[in-house]
Amino acid sequence: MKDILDAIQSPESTPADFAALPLPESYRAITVHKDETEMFAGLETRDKDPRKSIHLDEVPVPELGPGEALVAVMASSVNYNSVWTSIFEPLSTFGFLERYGRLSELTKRHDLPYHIIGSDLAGVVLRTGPGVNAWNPGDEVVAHCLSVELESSDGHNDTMLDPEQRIWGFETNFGGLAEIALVKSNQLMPKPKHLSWEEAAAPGLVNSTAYRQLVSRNGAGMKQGDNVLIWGASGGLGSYATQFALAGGANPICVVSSDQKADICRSMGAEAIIDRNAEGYKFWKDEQNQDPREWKRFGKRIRELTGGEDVDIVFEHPGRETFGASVYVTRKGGTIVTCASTSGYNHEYDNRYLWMSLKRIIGSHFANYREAWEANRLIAKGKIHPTLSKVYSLEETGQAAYDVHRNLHQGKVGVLCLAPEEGLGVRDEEMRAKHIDAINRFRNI
Ligand SMILES: C/C=C/C(=O)SCCNC(=O)CCNC(=O)[C@H](O)C(C)(C)COP(=O)(O)OP(=O)(O)OC[C@H]1O[C@@H](n2cnc3c(N)ncnc32)[C@H](O)[C@@H]1OP(=O)(O)O
Ligand SMILES: NC(=O)C1=CN([C@@H]2O[C@H](COP(=O)(O)OP(=O)(O)OC[C@H]3O[C@@H](n4cnc5c(N)ncnc54)[C@H](OP(=O)(O)O)[C@@H]3O)[C@@H](O)[C@H]2O)C=CC1
Repeated sequence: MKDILDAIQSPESTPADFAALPLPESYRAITVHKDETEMFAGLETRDKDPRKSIHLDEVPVPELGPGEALVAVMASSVNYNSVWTSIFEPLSTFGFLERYGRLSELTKRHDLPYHIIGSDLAGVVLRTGPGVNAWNPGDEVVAHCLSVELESSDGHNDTMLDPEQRIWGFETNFGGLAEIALVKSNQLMPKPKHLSWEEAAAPGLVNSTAYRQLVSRNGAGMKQGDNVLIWGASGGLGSYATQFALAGGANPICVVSSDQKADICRSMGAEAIIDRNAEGYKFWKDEQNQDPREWKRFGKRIRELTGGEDVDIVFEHPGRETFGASVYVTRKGGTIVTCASTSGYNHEYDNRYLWMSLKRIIGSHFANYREAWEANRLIAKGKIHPTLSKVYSLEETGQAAYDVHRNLHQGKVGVLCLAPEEGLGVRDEEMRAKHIDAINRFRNI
């Protein structure tokens, strides 16, 4: 592994040098264990502690198949899907690996008693499998997390519709929270040159998801002037949704839960901000019943902030706790676009407000290669910036996932894998200097 790191850090290394590097037999990886899937049985979701289920193991390097690449991972980031894996909710991800393993001889590799998690990476290609022409050893890359087989016609308009569509490092093995990762070569994208490894690894999953959900025609298709209600506006998804809204000439109405988070949204350029904690919204009277008066109070607050207008788009992901309010406050003909249900997946809303006001609910999930590419291109051009706050070592990944699970973090949390320290990997200092304040906006808060 030392030779690999030396090659990555030497400006003299050539593609041939990388191709000639021997692969190690094993590497360090963040895992959860199949024989521990019941360890949190009977506990409340919030009491399930990722620090107990997440391990750092030495694992063998997987065999490289056609269309695939092995990547030396310099840095990764924590996504909420790794939190779900680590608390074995809503399902154990070993079920996904078993199902994938049944597909073919090659996919059997994924069905193991350990799951290497992580759905983001920035690093360097070490080896490519047969049939890979677009990428070579030595290429500095980021990887998006869409894994597709594309053997069915269903996925050929929009790869997210492939029946064998999976999220790498969640529904497949050999993820990014590790020193080496196995990806399909059509997950690879150029690493933005003005960013360090950990900055480049931070946006991937959430930036691509927010792009499809809010901007793409496959999502809400946001346009100039739209009022966009963004839940968790300084969180993983929300910090990119807020930037897309501002960069696209829309008006974000940012919902957050503290003064500090409100300040972060202001520093991104948002003006309309609702502190859900300070304003004390209680959309649920009890476990079963919502309080429409609270929906109305929330809607009035939005109208105060917009000069009397309702929202064209709601960027939804909290789910059960907020969905009734989200449907209510959307304007006639508006769109609620949802990609998650953090607080519960059985949503309830008053359907009269949907059909009588001709609103639409759109389901959105990650992004196809093109959407992920467009989202990454905006990062590479300095139009959208990483929202990296804190960076942990690989050993500390359990703590990093705990922070995200307990909503103690801001924006994105990074993890150094092979990178020995923060700040390495920048190839375009001039461009970096232009955007340095925006790049550092979320750091150490
Ligand atoms: C990028 C980051 C993203 C995120 O962070 S997202 C957040 C994290 N993700 C999640 O929380 C999602 C976790 N996944 C799940 O909870 C489950 O994954 C799903 C609920 C999405 C699906 O569950 P399943 O058990 O895989 O699907 P089924 O459809 O309930 O059961 C499969 C069996 O049901 C059959 N079936 C499907 N549709 C129908 C139908 N319309 N009528 C009759 N049968 C149906 C299938 O064929 C199959 O059958 P057979 O088991 O025999 O293969
Ligand atoms: N389908 C897909 O492709 C994707 C789905 N996801 C899913 O989206 C969800 C959010 O992910 P991500 O943004 O990375 O997570 P983060 O935890 O980084 O951000 C979510 C933010 O939502 C807000 N929030 C959390 N719970 C509630 C609640 N009950 N009511 C209102 N606001 C709440 C919090 O902000 P505050 O406290 O400031 O209000 C929090 O910071 C997860 O469930 C994740 O699995 C994520 C990426 C892709």
